[in-house]
Amino acid sequence: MRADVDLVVPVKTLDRAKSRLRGVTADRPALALAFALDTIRAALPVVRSVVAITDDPVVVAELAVLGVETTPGPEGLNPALRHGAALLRSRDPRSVVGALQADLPALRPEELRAAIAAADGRAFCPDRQGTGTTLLLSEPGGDLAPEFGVGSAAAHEAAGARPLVGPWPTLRCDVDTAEDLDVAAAFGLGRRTRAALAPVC
Ligand SMILES: Nc1nc2c(ncn2[C@@H]2O[C@H](COP(=O)(O)OP(=O)(O)OP(=O)(O)O)[C@@H](O)[C@H]2O)c(=O)[nH]1
Ligand SMILES: C=C(OP(=O)(O)O)C(=O)O
Repeated sequence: MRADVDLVVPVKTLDRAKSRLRGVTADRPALALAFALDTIRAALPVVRSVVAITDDPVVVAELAVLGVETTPGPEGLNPALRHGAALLRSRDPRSVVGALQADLPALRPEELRAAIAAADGRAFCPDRQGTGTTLLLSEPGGDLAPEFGVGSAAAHEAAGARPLVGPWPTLRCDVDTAEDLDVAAAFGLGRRTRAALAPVC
């Protein structure tokens, strides 16, 4: 894929985020924040720009330290993504606009780079179970048209996006459950996630 890639990353308000990880840690909002920071840090060297859609002031402040743009968005994942995609499209009519989930704490930049390079037009990366979506890419100049949610892999494929399946397991490893976290840990978690999980001494 040759066009510049600009990414929208949705980050839910931390005290409501990652509800399925209740019990994994005493500070779930801190873990959700760490996931987002590790995901975005891995994406930054790969793409031209990242804009995070979030209403959370802690996320805004932490991303400002990394030099990452944030903007508030409407309630709900797909509305937030459409809002961010419209912003990016207004800046460049020919770019590839992508949506990257913010819960990929083992993501390696080289794997994201390889998946993006393999895309030829509208494409998506299924999660490791094959049912969800971790990355959605528009065709150059095209609409993002996100259909995230239960069964999003099938929805994106039915809407004409091609599945990106290749040697990028960390891109497929979104973390929704304690079991997902174990799988991500085996790949190697990002620094902020390791710190969030470490017991305080
Ligand atoms: N900006 C924004 N992001 C969202 C919203 N809902 C989900 N997200 C983000 O979308 C991505 C995928 O969401 P999920 O994997 O369902 O994460 P979650 O909603 O925090 O987790 P659960 O509470 O367990 O469903 C994550 O990056 C979330 O932060 C929303 O309403 N607004
Ligand atoms: C919203 C999605 O993710 P999750 O299953 O992680 O909530 C999705 O895969 O479309």
